[in-house]
Amino acid sequence: MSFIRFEDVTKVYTMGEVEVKALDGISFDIEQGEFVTIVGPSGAGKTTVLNILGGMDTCDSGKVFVDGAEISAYNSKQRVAYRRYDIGFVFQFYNLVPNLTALENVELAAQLSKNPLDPKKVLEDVGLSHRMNNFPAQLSGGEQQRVAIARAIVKNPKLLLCDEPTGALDDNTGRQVLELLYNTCRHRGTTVIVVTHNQAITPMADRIITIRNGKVKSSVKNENPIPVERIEW
Ligand SMILES: Nc1ncnc2c1ncn2[C@@H]1O[C@H](COP(=O)(O)OP(=O)(O)OP(=O)(O)O)[C@@H](O)[C@H]1O
Repeated sequence: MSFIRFEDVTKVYTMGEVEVKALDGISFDIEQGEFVTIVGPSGAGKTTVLNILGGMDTCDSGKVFVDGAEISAYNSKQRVAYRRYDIGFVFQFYNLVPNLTALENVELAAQLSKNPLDPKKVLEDVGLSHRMNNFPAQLSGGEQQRVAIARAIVKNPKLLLCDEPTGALDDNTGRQVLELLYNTCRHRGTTVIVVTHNQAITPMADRIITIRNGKVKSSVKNENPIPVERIEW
């Protein structure tokens, strides 16, 4: 069995009388340690896939397996533990706690983890040793995103889930953030999944999953990923 498996997963959102089929029978496999991009147009279902994978949402039918466990069979208490201990999240708009310093933001995540890394060391690893005592508002967008990545990495998660992590950043800063995510994957062996509508990012991935209208259009293994510095968008 693959490290991650989606088996014919469906999800319908109901808003009043209107039903939106966000996922219409999604199946794919991801191997441990892969750097994966999930791409597709707006509304395709990318965030829904990520939310189900991260235990933030549940599916209506189908099965989801992560590291040998069927997470789609978890009750809400199990999902909370899974989310807390096994998953690191990185969002488009960082979601840092504004009245805590960079270091305190990372320490807070470490305190909630079972097997955390050293917060200072992780902030050094993301190139922020000189910014540890700054508050989020005193940091650039790229720096805030690096704090957010440090906060996700410090948990030592099985899976790093990133929703449009470069969406709010300029090209160069975006490239640095992608490089950091890529190095986390390669050096720590963490499975990293990046959701994006930006096709340009896909050549750096080991696997490219394309979603359209709630269905998997293709899932392709890329044998020759291109280094981040050669990516242009
Ligand atoms: N909480 C919700 N309630 C109702 N409909 C929702 C909800 N979340 C998502 N949807 C709908 O489900 C579909 C898939 O949404 P999703 O956010 O997964 O797409 P996406 O591919 O991530 O899009 P984007 O790139 O714009 O973020 C869309 O039609 C969206 O409007």
